[in-house]
Amino acid sequence: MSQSLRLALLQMQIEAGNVEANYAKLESMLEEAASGEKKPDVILFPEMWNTGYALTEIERIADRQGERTKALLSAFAKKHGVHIIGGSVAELREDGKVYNTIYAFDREGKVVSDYSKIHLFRLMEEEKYLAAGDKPGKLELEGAGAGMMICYDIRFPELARKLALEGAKLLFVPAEWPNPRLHHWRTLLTARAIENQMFVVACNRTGTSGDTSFFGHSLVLDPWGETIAEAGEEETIVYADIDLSLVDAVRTKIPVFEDRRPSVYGS
Ligand SMILES: O=C(O)CCC(=O)C(=O)O
Repeated sequence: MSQSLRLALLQMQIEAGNVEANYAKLESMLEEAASGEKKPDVILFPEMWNTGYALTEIERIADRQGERTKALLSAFAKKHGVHIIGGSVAELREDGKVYNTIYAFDREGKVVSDYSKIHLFRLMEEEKYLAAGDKPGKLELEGAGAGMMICYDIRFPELARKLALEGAKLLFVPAEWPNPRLHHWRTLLTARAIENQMFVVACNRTGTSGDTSFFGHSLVLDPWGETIAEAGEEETIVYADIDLSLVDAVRTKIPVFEDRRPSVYGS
């Protein structure tokens, strides 16, 4: 039985530190995605879309308890009857720390899951300004298991494997993945799709921030690792139709999960 979903990935430019511009940009791209002819079932956007990597001022500009983000995205999801994997936002919690957090909403606008980035990227000094999450990101989407990881997390295959073992058939990945590592981006995402035999839906930002430029190339991969959709470098909305029943077909044809030998190499 087919289980079709139409995805929309908002590959947006983000202005570091300009929170108002980023909310305005997101709202206009959301409206465009939901009001066009290709009505999506799920919308995903990039990592830290509310603030960008304005890390030195992150405590001041992060969303307090995610209130503004949750109000906006919940109302939007409900109005348009669409699932939202809310990219990620800089979120200031009551413990005074800033987390890099995804909120996921169902078609009624309810927050059904959240995930805070586990692996902080030291090359961009994230560990100096952000606190790390400590639980994997999981949700149910139209009856299917799904996982969430953020950007640098995709370098850790054990996390994607854990999500797959716990039922994920698709993996959502918001990112701010910069030049020059397009080869790593494509290769790591493709490996996560092939080894776990699941869909990988990855939304990167585009544009520049100081000296850093971002290449976009948001990507939707099927459980064979084949590309269903891939953006260029421009700001755009990427649409992709997927059929989740392909996951079971691939796992039956090459039964990787039955052939695993965790007694030899651990989980
Ligand atoms: O791992 C990489 O090369 C990029 C990761 C990154 O930019 C991030 O996690 O923000």
